[in-house]
Amino acid sequence: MHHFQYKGDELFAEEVAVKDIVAKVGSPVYIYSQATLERHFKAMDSAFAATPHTICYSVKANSNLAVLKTFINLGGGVDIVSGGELFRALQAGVDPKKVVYSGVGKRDDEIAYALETGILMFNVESELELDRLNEVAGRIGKKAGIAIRVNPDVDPETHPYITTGLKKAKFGINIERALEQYGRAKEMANIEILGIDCHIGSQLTKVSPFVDAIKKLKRLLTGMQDMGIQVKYLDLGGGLGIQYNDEAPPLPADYGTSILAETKDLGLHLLFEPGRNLVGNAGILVGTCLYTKKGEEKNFVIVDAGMNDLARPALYGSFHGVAPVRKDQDGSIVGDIVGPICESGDFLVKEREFPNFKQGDQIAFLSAGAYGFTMSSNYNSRPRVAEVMVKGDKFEVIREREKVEDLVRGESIPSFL
Ligand SMILES: Cc1ncc(COP(=O)(O)O)c(C=O)c1O
Ligand SMILES: N[C@@H](CCCC[NH3+])C(=O)O
Repeated sequence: MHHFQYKGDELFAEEVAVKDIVAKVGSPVYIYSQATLERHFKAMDSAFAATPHTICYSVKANSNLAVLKTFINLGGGVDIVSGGELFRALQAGVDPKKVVYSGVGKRDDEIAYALETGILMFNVESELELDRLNEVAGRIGKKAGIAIRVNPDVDPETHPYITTGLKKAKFGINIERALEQYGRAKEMANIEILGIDCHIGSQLTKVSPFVDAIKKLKRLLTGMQDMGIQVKYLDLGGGLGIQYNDEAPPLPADYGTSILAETKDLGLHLLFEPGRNLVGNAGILVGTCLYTKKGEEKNFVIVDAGMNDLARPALYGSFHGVAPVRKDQDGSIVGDIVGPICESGDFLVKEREFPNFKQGDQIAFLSAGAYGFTMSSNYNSRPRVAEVMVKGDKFEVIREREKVEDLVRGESIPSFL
């Protein structure tokens, strides 16, 4: 929790009482702590202080401009997966030379936009993508800097939906095929080979899969050197996990030590693409209890936040801690905390013990800073909620709550109806 702590019975975000934010901005609301964002970035950055490196924050985890700006101010770059994310990062003032572009489905227009912008490199995920890059770059008279995203076939031992570095995954190019693709890239007129990249999965709670992947990449590097291909960058992706419940992921410093031990003699500039590790525990989602209900077999607490606001429990069965904004409940109950959405999968908490919440109680769902707002939707025609940044004793709305009118913006009823 750290910057989300109780003072007496009241939950605070840094120096601001959470209830004061809700009173001003409404419920539900995402609340982020600037101090936590900065602490997490600095922990990751200093873990690699001994070697040239850039922390390219993975925008998908939380793409609010204020979050991006926080990391950019600390010297960070970004990892993007779409033209939209590039636009956001540029709005926030990123140095294009600190942008890496991952993703299996880059479109021509997105490639052209990134080339015009002058990003550092594309992490190439397939043979055909390499051809597209060469072609689009030639058409607009630019050179595309690339790394091949290598799939090292390492099991990150995490949730199957967020495992990316196994042979069966759609991501990257299998390590046995990588040399062949580097060979093709070397012959392409509009491609400049800059690096090697891999990202094996998300929410890793051990260092060993990262180390196993690096060992495989080092063998590939040797093969590339034999072909006369030198690179400058080694992009090791993101994936370092956080504590949601009882996980004990390595600290950034330990992750750094293990990685530096493997990479220190390579003479390469390291790139990292952390997402969750920087923002996950820097944010909470606060909702309000609308109703309590005793089902036939279960207790339900029905809140005004649902799977459209925080999709992770519904999508992955993932755990988010629960904390009353004011601790004045009598005892605890076992049950589900559910949202208003018309889906049985719409739960934020499933079969757990939590305080005996009553109507009107505000409830914080913890560790919601990563893949929270960014995965939210308008399902059930629910406007997306506001986001707030806290810094010391100040807070500001960094994204306004959508209005119902926003929900139909751009829609029209055709004249033939
Ligand atoms: C290519 C790439 N880089 C970085 C990340 C960020 O991952 P994480 O939030 O686990 O650090 C992801 C998501 O897993 C990704 O797909
Ligand atoms: N959305 C996932 C992480 C996806 C990682 C994306 N590469 C989560 O909420 O845990």
